[in-house]
Amino acid sequence: MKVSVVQMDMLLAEPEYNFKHAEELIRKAAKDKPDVITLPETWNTGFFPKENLEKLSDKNGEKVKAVFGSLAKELNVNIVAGSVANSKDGKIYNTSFTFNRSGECIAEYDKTHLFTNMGEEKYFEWGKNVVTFEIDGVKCGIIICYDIRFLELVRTLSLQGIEVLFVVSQWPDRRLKHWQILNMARAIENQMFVVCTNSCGTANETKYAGHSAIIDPFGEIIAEGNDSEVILNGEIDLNIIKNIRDTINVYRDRNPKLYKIN
Ligand SMILES: O=C(O)CCC(=O)C(=O)O
Repeated sequence: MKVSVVQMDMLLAEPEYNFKHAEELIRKAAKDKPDVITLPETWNTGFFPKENLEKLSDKNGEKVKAVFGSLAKELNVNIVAGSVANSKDGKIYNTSFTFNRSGECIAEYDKTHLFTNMGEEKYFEWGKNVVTFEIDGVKCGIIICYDIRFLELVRTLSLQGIEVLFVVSQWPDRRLKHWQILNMARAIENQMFVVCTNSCGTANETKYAGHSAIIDPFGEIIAEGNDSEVILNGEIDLNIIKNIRDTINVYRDRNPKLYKIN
C-alpha cells in the first residue's frame, strides 16, 4: 500500500480557502499514484475558532462528501480526509470521513476523546463509536489527535484486526516529543503500521508540530516530515506484520484475564 501524507498548513476560520488548498494538495499528492492520501485534523476550520464555529462548520459532511467523494473517484485513490468541524443534529462534531476509489464514503468517525485542556468539549460533542474500515482489502482504523493518548482505544481497534492505524491531528509543537513517542509506542505495542498526519504552521499563539510520519510495526520510521508543509510518501509492506508476530507474538502471549481496566 503506497501512502501519501499531506501535512497541511491551514488558515484559522477560513474554510473556503482551506477547502481549495486541501484539494490542491490532494491533486499534487495524487501525481505519485499512491493508494491512499491523508489529511490532518479539522483542516476546514483550523483547531478551532471559538466564534461562529457552527457557521464555519461543514453541514452533515455535505461539502466534504461532495468535494472529496468526487475527487477520490476522479483520481482513483482512497482518501482519509482528515477530520472537519461538522454540524449535525444541532451539535458540532470533530468528524473524520474516508472515501474509497469509487468515491463512496466508507467511514465516518466522531472524535471520542475531546481535548478538555483546550475546552474542546464546550464546543464539540463527544463521539460514541469506534470505527474500522477496509482500504483495498486492508483493515484500517482511524483516531483523532488526543485519542492517541488512550491506549485502550487503540488496543480495541487492534483487537478488531486492523493492520494500519490512521491518526489525524493538530498537535502542538511544544509537545512534539509526546507526539513522536506515543505514535511509535502504539505501532510497536500493537504491531501495526501507524500513519500519523499532523498540521503545521501557526494559529493564534499555537505553533503546530508537523512531523507527520509513517511508522512500521518495529517502530522504524518509513517517512517523516519536518515542521513545514509537505507531502510525504511511503510504502507499507504488510508482510512485516506477519514477520514480527511470528517472532514476538504479543497477541498470542497477552494475558487478558489479568487486565481490569474499566
Ligand atoms: O494531547 C495533546 O497534547 C494534544 C491534543 C490536541 O491538540 C487535540 O486533541 O486536538
